[in-house]
Amino acid sequence: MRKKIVAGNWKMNKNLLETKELLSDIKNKVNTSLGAEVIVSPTFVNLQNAVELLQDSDVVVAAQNMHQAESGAYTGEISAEMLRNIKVETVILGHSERRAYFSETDALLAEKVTTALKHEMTIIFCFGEELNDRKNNTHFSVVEEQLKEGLFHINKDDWSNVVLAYEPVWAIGTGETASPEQAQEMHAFIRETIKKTYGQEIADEVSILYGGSVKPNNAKEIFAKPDVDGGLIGGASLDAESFAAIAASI
Ligand SMILES: O=C[C@H](O)COP(=O)(O)O
Repeated sequence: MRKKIVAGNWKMNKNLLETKELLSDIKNKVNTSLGAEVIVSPTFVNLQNAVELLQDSDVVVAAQNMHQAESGAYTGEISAEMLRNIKVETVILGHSERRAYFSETDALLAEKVTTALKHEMTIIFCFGEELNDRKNNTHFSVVEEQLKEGLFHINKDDWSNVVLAYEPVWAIGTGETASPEQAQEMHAFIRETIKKTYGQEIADEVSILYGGSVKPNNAKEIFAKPDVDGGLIGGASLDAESFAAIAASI
């Protein structure tokens, strides 16, 4: 079901004490009754603490990644079953930092998507073009390929467990945001691409988040666009007041 979502991707930030402090601040400051689902995504080692600290709140806890295999000799990795076991039922897949620094390909992401769905997890599937793609005017085809290769093997029914996050790489952590018009243009294209393969209803029902330097001073304008259903927030999600202000902009 299409819904408004504000998700914080904490990346490799916040130790245990800082995680507890930030979660407590978020519980106090972020209003979860304003119409947006609120998601936080601390590091793996702090997920269980986050689940426990947030058990009496509506804030959802997500993992930032998972391995595609069920279990086995994959030193340093975390499985879907392990996440489910600690009551983490949402996972971010395909973030551009995973693609760039950990060589995650569309084919690998397709496997992760399959495994996550098998474990009935909700996926926040990230994708987006690089600056050169936009300069060369290939951003639409790049985004289309990422979507099709990583995600379009799923069934119609699976879409109820998928949230999309369009994150132009050139806007991540740079302070440079896609204009609301650029975000809307791409989100509409994404919906149209989904419609061509899966039909109007699924295209209309999927939530599409925008990510890339969303801050309290620009969130409202971006979220006001009809095909933007919220945001995946990096830097600004590490401060409860900023995150609360962004959540209130929905
Ligand atoms: O996952 C979040 C995105 O990478 C956006 O990060 P940012 O808000 O720091 O630009």
